[in-house]
Amino acid sequence: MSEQPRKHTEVAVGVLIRLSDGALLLSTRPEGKAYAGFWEFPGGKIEAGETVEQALRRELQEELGITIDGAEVWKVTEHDYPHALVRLHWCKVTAWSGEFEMREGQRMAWQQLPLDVAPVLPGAFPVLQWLSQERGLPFVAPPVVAPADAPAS
Ligand SMILES: Nc1nc2c([nH]c(=O)n2[C@@H]2O[C@H](COP(=O)(O)OP(=O)(O)OP(=O)(O)O)[C@@H](O)[C@H]2O)c(=O)[nH]1
Repeated sequence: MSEQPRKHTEVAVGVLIRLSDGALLLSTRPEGKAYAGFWEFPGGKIEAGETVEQALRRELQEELGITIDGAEVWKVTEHDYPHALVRLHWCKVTAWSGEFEMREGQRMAWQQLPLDVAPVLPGAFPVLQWLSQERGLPFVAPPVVAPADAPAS
């Protein structure tokens, strides 16, 4: 019998850009999730009936305690992980309100390119490449790390 095609998990992801210096916000994946401890752009799964913008606003409120003003999809990418086939809807976000609060025990870091945090979720590599291109910087691919090799925090 042939295998059923895998269903995509739709994900809204925010590339938060600090206007004063262009820094990008990365945060770590909380314990208990696949790739715990890996650095990622904040976001999460889109729930039934939500737009990308609604999902991103909800996720960033839940995870970071901030409220974004708006979000438009900039790029859409896919990544096939052992745990899920994800479709990532990337939004650049430059305006938000509220104070950052790591509500899931994550760490956060404002980063310039190339990043100096590691390991990074492989699903984020294409976006790091586009962001580097936009800034006229050479793309330095982060090292590929298996989840089991990741630090615990
Ligand atoms: N937020 C985020 N997710 C990413 C990035 N790159 C990437 O491949 N993903 C993948 O997108 C999926 C996001 O799902 P998630 O588990 O973080 O979402 P969630 O917070 O809604 O999870 P939950 O419903 O299990 O609590 C994961 O499979 C993750 O590996 C990224 O840069 N940011």
